[in-house]
Amino acid sequence: MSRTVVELFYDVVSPYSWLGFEVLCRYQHIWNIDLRFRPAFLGGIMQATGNKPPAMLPKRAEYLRKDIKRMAKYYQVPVTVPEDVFQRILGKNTLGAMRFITATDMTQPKYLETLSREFWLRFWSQHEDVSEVESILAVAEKAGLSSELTQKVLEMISSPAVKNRLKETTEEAIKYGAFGMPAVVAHVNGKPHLFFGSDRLELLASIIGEKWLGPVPSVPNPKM
Ligand SMILES: N[C@@H](CCC(=O)N[C@@H](CS)C(=O)NCC(=O)O)C(=O)O
Repeated sequence: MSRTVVELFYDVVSPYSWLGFEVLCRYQHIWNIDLRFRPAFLGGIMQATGNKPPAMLPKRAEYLRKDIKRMAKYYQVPVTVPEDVFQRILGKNTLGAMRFITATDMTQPKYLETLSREFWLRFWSQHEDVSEVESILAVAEKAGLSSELTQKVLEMISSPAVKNRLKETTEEAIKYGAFGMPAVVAHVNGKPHLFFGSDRLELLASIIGEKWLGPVPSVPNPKM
């Protein structure tokens, strides 16, 4: 049976995208899916759809802090939430990081998974900057990119090819109906199905005819 294509549109500014990313990374070895990472720009999606970061509503910000903390524990992803988290995020821009990830995808896609995870670890676990060049270099090194590759990718990030690719991916997510992230698109019988949120993967499983084994599935033992 051919594998179901599942696209994950994400931005490393989004903690919920990290949760969804890790769960799908686990399931890509269990479900009959072809998981495709689609680095995109959340700021562009917000702007195009007229949406706003949910934490701009103070009561929701208060809730989100607790929600992310509980989800991190339940999903076993080391997202941690500092007190000033949303002021910090609202003033930060991940465009450079997302261009770096995009350029890596265009050059050496095998690093995409590790590189994205390292950006999230730095931003959402260690609460360190990801917008300065030195920060991006530190992340690239952690992800195992050679200094030659890092240099090459850095030189690419201001090129029209990379800017356009990130823009096109963002537009594609919007075309599927995305208004936030993570945006997960499953292609079933030639039809795209959009899911919003790391908390909709159980529903995704049901639509693609796979079994949901919770956010931390153990790989089934083939001998049993
Ligand atoms: N319930 C969702 C929440 C996802 C979420 O709030 N994502 C943020 C970015 S981190 C977003 O894009 N929100 C847009 C919105 O809520 O309209 C989940 O568990 O993943």
